[in-house]
Amino acid sequence: MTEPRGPVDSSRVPRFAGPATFARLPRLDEVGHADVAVVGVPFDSGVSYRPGARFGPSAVREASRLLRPYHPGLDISPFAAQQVADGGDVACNPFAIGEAVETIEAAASGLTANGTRLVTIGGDHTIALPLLRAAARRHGPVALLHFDAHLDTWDTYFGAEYTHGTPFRRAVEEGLLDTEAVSHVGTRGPLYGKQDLDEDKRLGFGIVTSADVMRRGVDEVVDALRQRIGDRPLYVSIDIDVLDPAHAPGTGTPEAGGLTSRELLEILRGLAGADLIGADVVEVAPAYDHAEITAVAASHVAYDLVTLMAARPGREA
Ligand SMILES: N=C(N)NCCCC(=O)O
Ligand SMILES: [Zn+2]
Ligand SMILES: [Zn+2]
Repeated sequence: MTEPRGPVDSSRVPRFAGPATFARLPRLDEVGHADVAVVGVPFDSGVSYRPGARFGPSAVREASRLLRPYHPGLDISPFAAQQVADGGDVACNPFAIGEAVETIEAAASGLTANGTRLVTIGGDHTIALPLLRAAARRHGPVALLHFDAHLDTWDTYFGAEYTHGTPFRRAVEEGLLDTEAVSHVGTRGPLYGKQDLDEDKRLGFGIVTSADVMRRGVDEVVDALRQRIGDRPLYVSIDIDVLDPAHAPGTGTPEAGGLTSRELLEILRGLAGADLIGADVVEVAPAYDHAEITAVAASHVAYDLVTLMAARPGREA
């Protein structure tokens, strides 16, 4: 096997120079095959409040210029352990949500056909549904860890089935998830009614609220989550609004009382060894960001996801 091609050397070419691929990695078409591809989905036609997550992928790539190749927390050099590449953006129709959902599913299926694992940068949370469809087609029903202020298991908005508030209800209905192992982490904030929680529970979800993370602490939360996941194939979906607006102001539906970026990163690191088959980071809306706070957080979260994939190579690698 040839050595993986890593990022541009920032001691030779300043990190603020040149095109912003994720972490200054090569493009997928430059390396041919990747074990892990970071892919953008600039789609935000499913939002219920502030738009703008269509600019998330480019903002996260820009903010990722400062990432370095060694992860001390996990003692891994993720770009040396495996070939990681930037897979570019999925071009989807901003005027037709159903068509966009099909385009995203087809793109994800194509990109993963030879065993490549995806870390997808959104885009709004609508995109998790087609990504899960592609994942379940390869792996069967998957375990899900869903980091979010919101449940995203609502039924419809204005009669629409495909929105950023409904992907996980659709995913359960379609049999994409192993409902013995689906959890929300970081939920908080007002709901439409108590029935939101009842219906979510009926769908099979467990909940670790934002307040639970604060009260129980990261280690206990990680233990509980890992027990529920077991050795199932795991998909991790991270809505950046799981972070407190102080840590992620640049998002479409902010809720007070969220996780710190430190708590989120530590929970992710606690997942090392899990069979992570795919992941997304969604809902970064740069127009509401300040000083790249949100985009930097999202770039580090994506880096940790790539590193978790290096910590346990894919079954098909
Ligand atoms: N940010 C996501 N994914 N969903 C939020 C939906 C909340 C609402 O419109 O009531
Ligand atoms: Zn959310
Ligand atoms: Zn969400």
